[in-house]
Amino acid sequence: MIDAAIHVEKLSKSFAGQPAVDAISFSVATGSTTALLGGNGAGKTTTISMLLGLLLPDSGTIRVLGEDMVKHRYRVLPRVNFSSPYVELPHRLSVRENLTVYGHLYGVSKLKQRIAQLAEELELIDFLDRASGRLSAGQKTRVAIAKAMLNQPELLLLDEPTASLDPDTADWVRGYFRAYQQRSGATILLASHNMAEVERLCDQVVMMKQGGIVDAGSPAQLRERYGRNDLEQVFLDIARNRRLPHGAA
Ligand SMILES: Nc1ncnc2c1ncn2[C@@H]1O[C@H](COP(=O)(O)OP(=O)(O)OP(=O)(O)O)[C@@H](O)[C@H]1O
Repeated sequence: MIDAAIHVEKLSKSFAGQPAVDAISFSVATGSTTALLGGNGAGKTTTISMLLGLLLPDSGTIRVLGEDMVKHRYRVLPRVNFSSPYVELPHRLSVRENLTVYGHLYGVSKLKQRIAQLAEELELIDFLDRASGRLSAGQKTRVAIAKAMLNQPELLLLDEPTASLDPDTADWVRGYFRAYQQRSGATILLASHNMAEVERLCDQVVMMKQGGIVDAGSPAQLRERYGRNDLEQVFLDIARNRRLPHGAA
């Protein structure tokens, strides 16, 4: 795929001889939203870490936004960002201080205005000057999203973007990502265990199991292939080897 935002071929990574990601190949079209799905230990975080250049692959190629990630990581990183509720921001710094530090790291121009804009968009104004360690889980998630949006990324990698959010806030955050994508043309790759969220947000789903890709397609294609009404059932079928996709050997 020539205009893919992400193109991965035969990508592998082992830890102590145990394959965590095993020769996977996939592409993510520019401007699309793709979900990486799979049970615990399937290899999603390892894949995302390699896409971000945090882990070096043992073999295979990764092109991100047209660049070879292993050779030209520093050309790519200013155009990418990442959010995970599992990565904590420094606790003692206030929200504003954290966003300022990251903004400087990313080389964001007119940083004060950008922080004010994100504080307004993500409803952070009431706790901008509070220590980041004193926020609720949901507030931390919104701050992590603000951090990820500072450089207006062309590619956004999201690990469990709505974990710990109440249903109303989670819905609002999904709408926020959708609106950002529509106005910027950004590409989103997310790992999620929330199948309703994936159905709502994603054009493509890549199903991982034990380090490999076991199936891929749009949510509608996967539902049809497995004869199911929702993606949760498809996920369970794959996880439990309950049935092969229609037409598979
Ligand atoms: N730093 C590491 N050292 C050793 N093994 C690792 C390391 N990171 C991941 N693994 C192993 O690699 C495999 C894939 O892990 P990974 O974190 O990529 O899975 P995941 O799909 O993100 O799972 P989860 O949904 O639980 O977050 C697992 O067996 C895990 O134990």
